[in-house]
Amino acid sequence: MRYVKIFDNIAKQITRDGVAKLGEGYEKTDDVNQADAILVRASDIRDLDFGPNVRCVSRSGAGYNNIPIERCAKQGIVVFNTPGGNSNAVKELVVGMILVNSRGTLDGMRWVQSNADDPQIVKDAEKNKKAFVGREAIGRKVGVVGLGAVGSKVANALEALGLDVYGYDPYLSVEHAWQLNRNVKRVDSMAELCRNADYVTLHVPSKDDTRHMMGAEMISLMRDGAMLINYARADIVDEPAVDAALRSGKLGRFVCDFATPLTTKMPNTLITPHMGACTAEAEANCATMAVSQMKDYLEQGTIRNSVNYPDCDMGPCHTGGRIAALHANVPNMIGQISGALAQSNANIQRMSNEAQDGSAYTLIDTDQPVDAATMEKLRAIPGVYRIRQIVPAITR
Ligand SMILES: NC(=O)c1ccc[n+]([C@@H]2O[C@H](COP(=O)([O-])OP(=O)(O)OC[C@H]3O[C@@H](n4cnc5c(N)ncnc54)[C@H](O)[C@@H]3O)[C@@H](O)[C@H]2O)c1
Ligand SMILES: O=C(O)[C@H](O)COP(=O)(O)O
Repeated sequence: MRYVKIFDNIAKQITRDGVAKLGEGYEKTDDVNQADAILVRASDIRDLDFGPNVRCVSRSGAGYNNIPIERCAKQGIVVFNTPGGNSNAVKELVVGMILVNSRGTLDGMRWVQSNADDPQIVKDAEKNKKAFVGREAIGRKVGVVGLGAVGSKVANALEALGLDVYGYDPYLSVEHAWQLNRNVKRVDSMAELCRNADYVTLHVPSKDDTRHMMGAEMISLMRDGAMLINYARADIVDEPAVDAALRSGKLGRFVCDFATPLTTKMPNTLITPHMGACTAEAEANCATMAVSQMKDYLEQGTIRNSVNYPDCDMGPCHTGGRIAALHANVPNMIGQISGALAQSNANIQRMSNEAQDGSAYTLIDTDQPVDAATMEKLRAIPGVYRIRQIVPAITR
């Protein structure tokens, strides 16, 4: 039996409509020390003591700034996320927000609500509508920051609506480049993207080089009365700078998914409570991906969509043994691992080694199970964070 500690309402997804059920051989546990794996959504587990057994953490969602990925890497815990699983949900909300907020829609709706008891409402509505004149988005310049799963979809959708779309992403992946409409103009700097933009929408992860990337300097380049949209993470914007720009009229509207002590006090601001990914479809997609990645890792050693280890997939094991080693990305690890195996009873049949930044992963199929003494030798190699024998099937 394998045990899974589930944080957040991802639990609902796992039981609802049979979506992403954990399946046979798995049980939920409340005890992290008993858990082989953790499933998490928004809970902040940066300070969690992972205990001795946790082998992986699977985040149902895109952002992973609630998980200590570097500490996990060094403890031999693989962290997964579910890229793309909720990107359509965010795209639909962002595009909707841009269109709705370009018009006097919300003020108009508020007017109707506050005049609900007016017996002359039909006549007065016609008289008052001139106060809610908006603008059309077609032909206007929009800058999309980050052209990943969400940003590329937002850029394409806005292009299809007739906006003049610019994208900035110095680390654009080949996969997302293929998905981008060729009319989306790529620029090399944030300044170029922001200059004379009517809209800027943010779709980057929270990390050192993106934190506060949208501040006074970039806002000053945008067109007067422009709209800023943040459905990425709260700290991508410099909040005091956005507040000041809204108060001076430089920014006409701020739309964001993050209620903070300051955003809730900003004028001309529309805030949703971090609900970009809150659709039944996105929640099911992410839960399904999170569970299947977790199970493939526990059962076969396959790593797919990890954020702290490289991808590695040898499929199911067809030989007598499989071992998996998570280790530092330093010279001579393969030499030491294969050297220890050479002195053992087992013969290597197939092997894959992948490295990414400071972490590396070696998956080895052997003709027969590796004996316990050799496993201990492998475990003792400096730089090996964790090693396990997957085949024959481990009980935990
Ligand atoms: N509001 C929500 O509910 C919601 C939902 C999904 C994602 N998000 C947030 O949006 C972010 C993006 O999601 P995604 O699924 O598109 O992720 P993604 O990883 O597919 O895309 C992120 C993109 O940002 C780019 N990038 C990284 N650093 C950059 C920089 N300094 N400048 C410009 N581009 C940079 C990357 O190259 C990548 O293409 C997530 O990290 C998450 O924080 C929020
Ligand atoms: O990073 C994400 O995927 C989004 O911010 C959604 O987060 P959530 O799963 O906590 O709603």
